[in-house]
Amino acid sequence: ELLEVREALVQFMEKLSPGNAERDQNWGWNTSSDPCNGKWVGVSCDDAKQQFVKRIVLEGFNLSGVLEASSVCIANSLTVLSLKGNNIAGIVPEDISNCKQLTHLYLSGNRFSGNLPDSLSQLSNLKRLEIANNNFSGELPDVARISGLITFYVENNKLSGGIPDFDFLNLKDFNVSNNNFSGPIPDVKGRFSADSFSGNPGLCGKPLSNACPPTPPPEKKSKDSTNQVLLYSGYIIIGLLILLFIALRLVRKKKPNAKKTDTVKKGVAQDTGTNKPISTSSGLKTGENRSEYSITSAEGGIAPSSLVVFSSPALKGLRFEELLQAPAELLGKGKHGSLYKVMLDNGAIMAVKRLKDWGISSEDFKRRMEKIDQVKHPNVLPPVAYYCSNQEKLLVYEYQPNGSLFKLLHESQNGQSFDWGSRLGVAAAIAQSLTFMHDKLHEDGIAHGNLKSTNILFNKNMDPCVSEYGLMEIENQDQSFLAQSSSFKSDHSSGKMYSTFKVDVYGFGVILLELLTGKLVQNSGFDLAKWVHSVVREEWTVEVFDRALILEGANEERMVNLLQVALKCINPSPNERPTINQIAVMINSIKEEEERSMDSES
Ligand SMILES: Nc1ncnc2c1ncn2[C@@H]1O[C@H](COP(=O)(O)OP(=O)(O)OP(=O)(O)O)[C@@H](O)[C@H]1O
Repeated sequence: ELLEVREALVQFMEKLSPGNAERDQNWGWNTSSDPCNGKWVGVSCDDAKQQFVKRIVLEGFNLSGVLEASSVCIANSLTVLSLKGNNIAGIVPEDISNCKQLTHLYLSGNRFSGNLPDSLSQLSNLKRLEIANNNFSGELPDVARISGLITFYVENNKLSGGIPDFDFLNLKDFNVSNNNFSGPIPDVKGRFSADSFSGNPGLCGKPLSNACPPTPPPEKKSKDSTNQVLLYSGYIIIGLLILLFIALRLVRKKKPNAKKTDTVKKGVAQDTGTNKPISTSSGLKTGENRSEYSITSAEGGIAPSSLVVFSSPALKGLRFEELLQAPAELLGKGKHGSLYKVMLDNGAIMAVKRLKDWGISSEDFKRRMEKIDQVKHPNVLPPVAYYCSNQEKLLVYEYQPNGSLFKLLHESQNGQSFDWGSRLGVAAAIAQSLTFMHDKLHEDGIAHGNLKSTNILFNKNMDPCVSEYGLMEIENQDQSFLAQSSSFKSDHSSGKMYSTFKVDVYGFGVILLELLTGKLVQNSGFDLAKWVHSVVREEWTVEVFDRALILEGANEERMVNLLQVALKCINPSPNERPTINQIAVMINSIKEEEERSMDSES
């Protein structure tokens, strides 16, 4: 390190532990030696060149001075500062924000007091903040804006004010108990229990047992009259809404009839129907729609024409118009279109994807669908029907009631357990099914194209199924991770096809990261792949894993092995990524090892 840094660190230590003779003799902190020579107690440096101070860990050293942030932050590569279990008093100075690279700040178990500095929220790389068991008071700075935060331990202080609306889905450890916090607790998404909040008399709402008062208490003097004003204005608003609703219905009823007859003609004229037409437009009811919430009414005018039904007993004899008019519920509006849950007359429930902006010709689309229909794997959800005209492309799948992998990982209530063995099983099953699909559809160049955890659905046996296979040609999808690769663009014929499959490999790698970390992929500027890279580079590898997996005692070596596979998949250069086949082999061997160790244990 530079002399300037050495001097600053020595100064920091002098303030932390003033006039300590033992320190001067034995701790090695002096300007005449380099902090990276291994002799400075508690200091470690970058692994590559041993040039820059990365970590200062002085836990339980009975340090009784103060924290001089302005000097320690001169070591501007510092990522870890741990001063746990000492006797340090005074405040945490605003200058702490100069430690820009800080990922871990551990100050628990000292005598710190005063307000937390506002500048704390500028430590945007912070992952773990532990300042429990001190005398901190005042309100929290805007720490909720630190998007990569995993740990927030501030229990046993005198902090007050409200609890900020953290990104609770990404936090793994959270404790604000035994402070003076007050007001309603934000939605913790079922991630944390009452223990994390207890001992704050002013807090209310879930997960604590005391509910918050229903409305903010009105001013005392005019309590009754304000209540009445509120009540009457409520009646007036409801009345107005009802009137508006009736007016809208009247207007709507008139429109569809005129529009329908118009589109029927167009549809018949345009659709030459090389495939088996299920019905012609003659069956169309020109009367009222059966449901106000059909696909048609949800998004307006689709030209009725032929619907191609693959082998599905549930859909036998279904006409396109019936599909359009059945009660439908909008499940999601993705980048590539909208998805509806549709309840048919015969009781079957379908998921209908209405594709958006896909510049593929009708012939190509049909050919593609026929090809996909010919390849069947138990872990790939087959389309059961499709509709295609020049204006519209619809795909019909059976509705899967058990939710997606995304839901299971990020939205499951009360920590529904998803253990390591099951995660490994899901990873292996998906890799296996993709290997099969890639192999069978390689010649046609049809990859999945949009692989992500919302497209992995659990069927009624809770087996994972890849859905929406082949719905996206690569050109049409988000190219952010393709852009990095020049080879993708330059090599146009076979190279393009090759890369198309490598895009699935990338998507699969991100799914592996989600399984391992339990974190969201993209979350207000937070990028999972980038984050994992940064943590792994810092050799804090264990920190990336989902805490539920660590608590469960999942085998660390095998988790690291799976992480290595994931990192291979998300290599920025498509050519460096393994094929899905190679990945399936790697995952299977991890899974077999896991099973062997389970067997020997039992
Ligand atoms: N066949 C199905 N059965 C049940 N749920 C489904 C089915 N297909 C998709 N879903 C769920 O419906 C929601 C919306 O799906 P949609 O495909 O519109 O979203 P997306 O995958 O995030 O977006 P996109 O595929 O357009 O990028 C997702 O949560 C998805 O998991």
